[in-house]
Amino acid sequence: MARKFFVGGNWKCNGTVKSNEELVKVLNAAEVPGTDVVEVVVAPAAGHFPQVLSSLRKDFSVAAQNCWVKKGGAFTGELSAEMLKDLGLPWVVLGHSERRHIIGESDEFIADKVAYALGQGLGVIYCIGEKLEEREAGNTMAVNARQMQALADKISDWSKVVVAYEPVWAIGTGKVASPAQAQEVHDELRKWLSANVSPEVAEATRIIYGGSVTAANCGELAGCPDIDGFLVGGASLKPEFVDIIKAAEKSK
Ligand SMILES: O=C(CO)COP(=O)(O)O
Repeated sequence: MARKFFVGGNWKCNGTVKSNEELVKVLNAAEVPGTDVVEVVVAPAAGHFPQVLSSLRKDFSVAAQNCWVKKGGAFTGELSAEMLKDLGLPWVVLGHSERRHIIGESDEFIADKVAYALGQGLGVIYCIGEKLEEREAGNTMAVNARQMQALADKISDWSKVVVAYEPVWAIGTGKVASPAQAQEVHDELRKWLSANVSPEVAEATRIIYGGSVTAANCGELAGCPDIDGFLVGGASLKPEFVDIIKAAEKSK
C-alpha cells in the first residue's frame, strides 16, 4: 500500500498576526501537488488557531502543537483534545523533543496523551528521537524503540498515527541527518513496527523525518524509500516551505 507523503510545518512558539498573514498568503498562492500526492499540515501557536483556520487554504490542515492528557476541566493553561476537535483541528503534535526535554514530559505521559487524543478522533504526529550523547553511545535504536514501545503499550489502532523521527541533535542546529543516517533509522523503525505491532501497520504507517530540513536538502531525503515526509521547524516559517512540500514528487 502506498503511503501518502506528509509534510508538517511546526511553527513552534513563533509568529505574529502580521507574519502569519504573510506566510498564509504565500502558502495559499503556492502551486503544489494535489492532496492525492501530499498531505500538508501546519501547526501554529494555539493563540493563532482562529486566524490560521479561517484564512488557510482548505486543502491544507491545521494541527495543534500539544494537548492535555485527559478530558478538560480544572487544568489551568491546558487545551483539551475535545477543544481541538471542536475548533476543527484534525491533528495534534505530541512527544516533541522540546516538550520531552525542556518541559520534562515522560514517555508514559506522552503515550497517555496520544491514546486520549486518538480516542477523541484526532490524528497524532508522534515525535521520537535520540539525543546526541545517546547516538554517540550507540543507543540510537534503543532510545527510539523505547519511545515506540511506550506508545505500543497504550494504543492498538495506529491508523491515525504519523511517526516523526526527529533526532534531537538535528533540531534547529543546521545539522541535518544525512539521507543514509535517516533512512537507516526509518528502516529500523519500520522493522520495529513489523515485529512489535504488525507487518500491516509497518507497511501503512508514515514515518516522517524532522531536523534542519530545508529546500536544499529535502529532495535527497524524500528519495529515501522509508522517508514518507517531513516535520519542518524553522523552514516552515519561510516561503521555502513550499519547495519542501514539492519534494513529495521525489518520493519513492
Ligand atoms: O523540531 C522540528 C520540527 O518539529 C525541526 O525543527 P528545525 O526544522 O527548525 O530543525
